[in-house]
Amino acid sequence: MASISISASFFSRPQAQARSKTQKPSPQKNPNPKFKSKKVTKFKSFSLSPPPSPPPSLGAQATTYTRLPPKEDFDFDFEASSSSESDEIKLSDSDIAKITFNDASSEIEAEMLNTDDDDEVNESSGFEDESHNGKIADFYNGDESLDSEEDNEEEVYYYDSDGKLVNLSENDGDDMGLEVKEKGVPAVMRCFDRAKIYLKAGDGGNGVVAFRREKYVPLGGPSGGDGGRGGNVYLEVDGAMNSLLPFRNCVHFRAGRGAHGQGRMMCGRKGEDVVVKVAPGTVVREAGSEEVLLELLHPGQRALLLPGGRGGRGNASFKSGNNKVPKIAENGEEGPEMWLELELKLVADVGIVGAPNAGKSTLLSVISAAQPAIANYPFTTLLPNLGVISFDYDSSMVVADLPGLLEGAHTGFGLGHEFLRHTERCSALVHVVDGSGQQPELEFDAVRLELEMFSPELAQKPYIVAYNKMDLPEAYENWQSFREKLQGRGIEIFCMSAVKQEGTHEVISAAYRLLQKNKESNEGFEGFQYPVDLNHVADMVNKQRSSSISEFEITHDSSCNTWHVFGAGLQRFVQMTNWRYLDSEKRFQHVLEACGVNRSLMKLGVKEGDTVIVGEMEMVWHDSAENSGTANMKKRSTESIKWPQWK
Ligand SMILES: Nc1nc2c(ncn2[C@@H]2O[C@H](COP(=O)(O)OP(=O)(O)OP(=O)(O)O)[C@@H](O)[C@H]2O)c(=O)[nH]1
Ligand SMILES: [Mg+2]
Repeated sequence: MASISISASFFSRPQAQARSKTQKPSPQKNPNPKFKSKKVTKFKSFSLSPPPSPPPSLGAQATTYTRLPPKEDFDFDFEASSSSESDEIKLSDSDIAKITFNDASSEIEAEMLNTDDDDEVNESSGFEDESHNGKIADFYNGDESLDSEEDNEEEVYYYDSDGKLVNLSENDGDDMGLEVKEKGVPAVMRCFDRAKIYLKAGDGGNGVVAFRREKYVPLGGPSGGDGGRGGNVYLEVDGAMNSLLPFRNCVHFRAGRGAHGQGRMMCGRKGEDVVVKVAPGTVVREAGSEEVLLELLHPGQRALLLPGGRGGRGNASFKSGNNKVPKIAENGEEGPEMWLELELKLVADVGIVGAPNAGKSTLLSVISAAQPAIANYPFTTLLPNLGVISFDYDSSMVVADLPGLLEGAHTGFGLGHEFLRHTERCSALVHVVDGSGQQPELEFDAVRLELEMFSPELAQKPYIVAYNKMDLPEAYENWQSFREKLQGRGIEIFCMSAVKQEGTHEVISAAYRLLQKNKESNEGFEGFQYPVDLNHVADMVNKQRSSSISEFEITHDSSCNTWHVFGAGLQRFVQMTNWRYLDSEKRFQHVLEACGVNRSLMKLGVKEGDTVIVGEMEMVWHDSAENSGTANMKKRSTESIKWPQWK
């Protein structure tokens, strides 16, 4: 049995290598899509070989980009790995896996050693791993259930016939050996701003048939109570939420059903309501539809989405002058259900965009009370941060710090669409450029290009450029030429040092002016008005419920002599009819006669023995009352009874 141990290097490009050495090892920053969250946790907890010593000197502390980081940086270089003579491939400085192959039996065993001593790894790698205490470490260690199913899959690697390292768990037998599928960033780096949820309002409780039996009360009469109403489903804006992350684990929401009625005229209890909390700025659509149902912007807003089903009536409700002993009760009405697609769009006036590590979060932190994570590595910001800037008591604006842009973001690579959407709502943009980069102009153009390719509308938003890191000599030197070039293109440009808080006020004042100008020019413009009435979905459901039973359509299937009667009102009527009671059938016949179904069927040529389907009820047509079988579509001896109105 041959067994080899391997380790692999995440970064194959020189730029990436440099970055990996100068920066803290952070599992969530691991850009290799192969190593998903759970695995990384395992990898990092053991070490088979000592980590490489840090590089002698890499100059400036900050890692800067002269252009957008190419997506290859975030791919595993399998060619390089496989061509290596060595049995060992480094996973990263501190993340090493030992994989054992059993050649003889073709069994592949991936041995993920797990030492509990994280500190030992961190010490040996020569880094202080603060990220363990941070937000992202929580994603990894604190709540593993956050990972999607696919993320929880065991990752197994093997060498294919060409000597390439292939992730077995990503290949289902057939395409084994094909190139490993490109994926975006690991699950932890995705924004949780889209969710699909299922909602169901509670069914109504059933009514009951009961009669009052009491000493000294002869002929007490019907006393069956009505069923309780089903619980409603509400959507409510929770100001404390800033993502749709909770919906990752909880997708189904069902309101309680109403309790059944009881004797002594006791009505059933109402079903429990369900309030689904969403983040401010959530746009609600019905699944599969483009039409916006609701836009929930402000904390505290509450929309009644699905009203609970009506409780069925008990026999006390059917008492009338000519039917004093009704032996009939209704079923509770079924609560409506719906799949919804939620999309979170931040409600920000100004968006801060730019390449990773440009200083966007630093800018937000110095101009507002927001405290976004700031660190000297790309993709510190994974979820957009919001900050409120107050100029004086009556003027303020909301600024969003957005995650850094990657090359290919417009095609959805990296965080791509996940966050570019957030900029759609902004009225103006502040484009932060890292002045200490080698070619700030190229970086600027690349980010603009990504924005344009993602959405031309977005690119047309008014923007200003903030040339950052002026405290660094290289930025200071490049400033003049950069300014001239951009001014030559008619772009408004400012320089600042976000860290030293110099020039930031000018930047933000200019953004505010831009915002005001934009607002003025948009005054009078009436764009799409989202429905103000937040309960309009519930109103729609109620309207459908109250549709008349006389509105129906009849289709005929001659191959099997079947007639289908379609109509929302009739369908609801059938669903609420409790067929256990004989009177229910009589009432049903009466309703079919009264609403004209029988007449229409006869007109269309229904014949003895034909099948008639109304809602979920299937019946056989009999031409005369004498021939009546299980169901007769014609009136029988029920003329004398006056049924209470259907509602
Ligand atoms: N010298 C200097 N460093 C700065 C300045 N502004 C930001 N930095 C540093 O640049 C690094 C990145 O800053 P962030 O604010 O996290 O950058 P970001 O654009 O939000 O990065 P991502 O969220 O990863 O896209 C940090 O180490 C900051 O301290 C500045 O004006 N001067
Ligand atoms: Mg940031």
